[in-house]
Amino acid sequence: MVAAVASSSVGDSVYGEDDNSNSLEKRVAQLTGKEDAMYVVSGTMSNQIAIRSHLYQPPHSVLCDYRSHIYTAEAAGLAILSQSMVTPVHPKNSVHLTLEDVKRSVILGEDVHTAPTRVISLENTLGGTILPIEEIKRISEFARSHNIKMHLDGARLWNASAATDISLEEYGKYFDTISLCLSKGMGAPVGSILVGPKDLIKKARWLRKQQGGGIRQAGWLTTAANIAIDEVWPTMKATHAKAAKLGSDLEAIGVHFQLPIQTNFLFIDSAKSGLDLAIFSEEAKNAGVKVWGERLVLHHQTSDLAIDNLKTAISKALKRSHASAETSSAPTGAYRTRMTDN
Ligand SMILES: Cc1ncc(COP(=O)(O)O)c(C=O)c1O
Ligand SMILES: C[C@H](O)[C@H](N)C(=O)O
Repeated sequence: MVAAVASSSVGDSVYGEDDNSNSLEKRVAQLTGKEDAMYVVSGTMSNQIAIRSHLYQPPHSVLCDYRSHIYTAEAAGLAILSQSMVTPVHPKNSVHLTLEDVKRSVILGEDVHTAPTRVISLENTLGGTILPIEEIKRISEFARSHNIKMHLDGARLWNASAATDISLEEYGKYFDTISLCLSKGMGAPVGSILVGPKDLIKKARWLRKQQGGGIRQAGWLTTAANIAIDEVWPTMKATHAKAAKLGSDLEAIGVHFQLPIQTNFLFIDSAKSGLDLAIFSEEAKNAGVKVWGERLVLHHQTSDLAIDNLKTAISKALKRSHASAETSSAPTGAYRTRMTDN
């Protein structure tokens, strides 16, 4: 990736003159079956511009899962940039939203007391769990029958596709816009890509420039992103298998999890496991493993040694936690490190 960057195109991508950037955008638009695409420096910018591009005159609202990144970790962007209310929905099954959850909370009609739902924003994967395509289809059909736009925060949609063998194009059928991260588990140093209809992406480019997101020589970044799609995406199945194996090994020593392990995330249930997170964090540090509260994330460069060190750290932490009186509460962190209410 680094070597390839050295021979990147150096056109001005604000004026659409950078070959590498244009080819990345064209490629991801084709992969998702959308008319156009726009490279942006972050998933937050991608989500916020997507939703702002869908919205016009307030009062309006966005319906999403209460754990969604757009609601919990984008610094109130929906309220500030889109003047939008949010309807955060708690899935009854504690894992993923269903059409019944949506119908329970969606705001329809023109009652002057309300902020009608104009966008339903889903997240796949969310906390590493996969949103079932059947549910996506049901929610999308409902949304479209009520002229509500569908956005997908697909920061980790690459993982969902790798785990289900469902193509990005198939997922794309049910959304008006999708934001996909090229950083994170895809391993590119920077960036995300927003896909959608031509006219919406044209508006999105305008908002990107307005927010100072226009990038001059973006070729270096988009070359790395293209390589991430070529070389890292195909490794995700192996990473998921490592996460599943780690999960069963940890269950064997008494660790419980908040959510099913379906891709590269493991969310420990520290209370149920009797794991003191302060002790765990200390043991993980001693073992040279980076963890964040109850959340464990694997990627294509997570070595077997790192996994062994993590298991040693958890085993030691469990023993010390069970021996000590109090267990500390889970750290709150910027993003929900607890994915369930209980
Ligand atoms: C689901 C999800 N969406 C969006 C984002 C935002 O991406 P970025 O950090 O690049 O702004 C993140 C985290 O980074 C995320 O986990
Ligand atoms: C929370 C932070 O923004 C990042 N999305 C993460 O999942 O770590």
